Amino acid sequence: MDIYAASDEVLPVAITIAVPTGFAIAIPPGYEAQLRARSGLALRHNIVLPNAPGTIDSDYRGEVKILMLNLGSEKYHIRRGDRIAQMVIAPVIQAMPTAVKVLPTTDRGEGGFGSTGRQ
Ligand SMILES: O=c1ccn([C@H]2C[C@H](O)[C@@H](COP(=O)(O)OP(=O)(O)OP(=O)(O)O)O2)c(=O)[nH]1
Repeated sequence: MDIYAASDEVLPVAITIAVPTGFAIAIPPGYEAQLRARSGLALRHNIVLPNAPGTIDSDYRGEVKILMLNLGSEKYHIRRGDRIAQMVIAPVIQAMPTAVKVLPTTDRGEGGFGSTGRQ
């Protein structure tokens, strides 16, 4: 769902600003809200959410704020009512890791960071 700015804000270059949204939310236990950037802001204005996806915990009762970072070369003006992010409600799996001495083997093994698909 779309998230809107609750006030006018200026995003200086290369500084993260917490932009107010004017709302709080009570998310049921076992779920969280994830805040994501808008592709249009990223593509046209180099505005990103540095912590994306921002997490709204189910026990959080404060105002939801959108952390926004201007990676462009000029300050960017947000107007009250602008769509600045999008929010998704997602289930949270409570995992309980078990310590082992050896992991099960796989074809990949310890390869990562671009190790697959090479000619
Ligand atoms: O983009 C964000 C990220 C977080 N929050 C709020 C809701 C969230 O539940 C709370 C804490 O966020 P997070 O767990 O990511 O922060 P932390 O740095 O781990 O701090 P804390 O110790 O408060 O959990 O701050 C926002 O409003 N916007």
